Amino acid sequence: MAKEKDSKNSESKVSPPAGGGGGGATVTGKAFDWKLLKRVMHYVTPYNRTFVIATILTIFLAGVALLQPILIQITLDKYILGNNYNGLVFMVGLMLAQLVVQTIAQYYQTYSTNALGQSVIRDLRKDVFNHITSLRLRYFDRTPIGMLITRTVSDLETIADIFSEGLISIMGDLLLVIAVIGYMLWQDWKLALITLIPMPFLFASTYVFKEAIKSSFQEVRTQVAQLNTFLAEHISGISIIQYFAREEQEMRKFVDVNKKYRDANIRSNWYYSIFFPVVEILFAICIALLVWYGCKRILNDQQMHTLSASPDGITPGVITGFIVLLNMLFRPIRQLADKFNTLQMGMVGADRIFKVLDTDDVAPDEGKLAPAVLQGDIQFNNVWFAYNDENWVLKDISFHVKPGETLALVGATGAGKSSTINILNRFYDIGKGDVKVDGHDIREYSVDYLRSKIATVIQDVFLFTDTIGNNISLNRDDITREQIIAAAKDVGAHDFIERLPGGYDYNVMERGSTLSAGQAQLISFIRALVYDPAILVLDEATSSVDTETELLIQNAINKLMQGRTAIVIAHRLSTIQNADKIIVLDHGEIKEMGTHQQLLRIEGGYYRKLYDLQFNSAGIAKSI
Ligand SMILES: Nc1ncnc2c1ncn2[C@@H]1O[C@H](COP(=O)(O)OP(=O)(O)OP(=O)(O)O)[C@@H](O)[C@H]1O
Repeated sequence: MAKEKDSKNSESKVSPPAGGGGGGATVTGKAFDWKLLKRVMHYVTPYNRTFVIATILTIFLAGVALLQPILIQITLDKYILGNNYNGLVFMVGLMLAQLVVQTIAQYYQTYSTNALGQSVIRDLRKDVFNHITSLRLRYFDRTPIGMLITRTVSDLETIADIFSEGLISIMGDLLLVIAVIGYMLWQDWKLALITLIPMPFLFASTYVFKEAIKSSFQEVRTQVAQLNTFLAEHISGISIIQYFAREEQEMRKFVDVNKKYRDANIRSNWYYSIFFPVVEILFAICIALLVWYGCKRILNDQQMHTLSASPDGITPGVITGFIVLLNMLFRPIRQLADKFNTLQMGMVGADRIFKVLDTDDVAPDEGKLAPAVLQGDIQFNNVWFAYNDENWVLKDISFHVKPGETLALVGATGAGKSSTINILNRFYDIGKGDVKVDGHDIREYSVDYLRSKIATVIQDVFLFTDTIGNNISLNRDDITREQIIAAAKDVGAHDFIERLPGGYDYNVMERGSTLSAGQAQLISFIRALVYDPAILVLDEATSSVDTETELLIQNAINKLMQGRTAIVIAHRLSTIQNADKIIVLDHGEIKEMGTHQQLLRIEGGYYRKLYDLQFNSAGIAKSI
């Protein structure tokens, strides 16, 4: 019975870690990295009570389990062989009580270890998310999003397993193994030693199995990651596959990825299909040794004494008790390999999570300046900027935009236009020179303050899966629905929003896929307007929209710029013509600066060429 239950348990463990979500945890490294464990345990502190209860229950369970063979042995020797019916009924009652207590304790132990693991990873996940959102953009330039999602979901799950299936469980299993062996030796050390002759082989094969399954788990996780990545990419890019009728070719690739995943799983299960029979054989040998030696001793005893006259000798009850004890011994040992791997994977997961938490790529925010009013005077003085080392992307840039003025940045792709606006926001810090707002270096301002005064509207509008209202206010409580409606009316988007089912409560689907590009643009303008910034940074969209929307967008931009300092990466002729100053950037350098008319007059100049290249007579921007 115990064995049956055991093999079921093991079966559930056979299945290698599924899911994984890309870049699963590798199972290299030490199972016991005390420093790491100490750090994980720090997160247990708020749940010390649960941890203590789970530990006590685990020790208690090992003790209660040991009662079973003792009770069986007494029942057999004293009451069955002693022909005592009342005593037998009493013992059966005791055994039932033991089972009930064990079941209840098991329930609470499983519940508390799982609750503990989940609580720990909830707190860790909160810290990881909080930390990720404070990291600088340059961290995300180098880190794939899928990797960060894996960290916050599947790597964290492996940490929960440290508690539910690893640490406490291993402790319980080891305790049980020690208690069982100890009890067997205490009962009859000779019988115990002979019965346990195969144990070294069991430990050795468990070790070999643990090592083999470790690498196969790793392979399975790698293949899960490949499968997830393939699926995620192909589902997001489904339109490209269909536009170009690549379904069949992609299917062939999928068959290959799918096959690799299947093969990896079969390989890992293959180890189990070898290991389990080996354990069964060793178990059978133990039983055989027990029966052979035990019965031999009983027969010898019988020749010398009667059974009752040899109370210290081996009895049928001892042999039956030993069979139950052997079962109790083999069950945890069989699972130990899995549990060590679970623990090891949890440790690797923890290591990866702490590496993210230890990333100190956060924008330094020593500035305290936060004046009530910001005029919006912007000065770049001999600014040099590089994303990496000294590969200068901006070279010696100087300009001055007075409050309320509009600066248009133009230039070919890669000229450094976006980089210019990114350093104003302090998404990246400059290498040389200084950037001043209202006469103060931008580093003197608190980052939050600075960003709250600069509204940035980028080309690639990002909308969250939320209502239109929340997408505009970004859940800022102090922005009322009235303000949102007023801003929407200002930019001329109120009517179209009202026409949506639910109006401002219309739920935008993933990344705004249910809205047109023009509508999404208008929403991002309202977002900027309700934040009432002193400075507007705008990367004009190059995507073409219908004439009516174009007009709406143009009016919205004019409205946004009113009374504000604006830096615009300009693609629209109207924006450029009305700008107070135009800067032509080329390979990170200012080539020309002036008004539209001034720059047009430079014969053979960059602006003149760009103008001729980019704009047709209708004055609508063409993408570069
Ligand atoms: N995050 C980044 N990490 C490293 N290099 C970058 C990064 N972003 C841009 N660059 C490089 O900096 C240079 C300037 O890029 P930037 O995006 O500022 O140009 P741009 O004028 O805005 O171009 P576009 O009109 O295509 O948006 C380019 O050579 C680009 O490859």
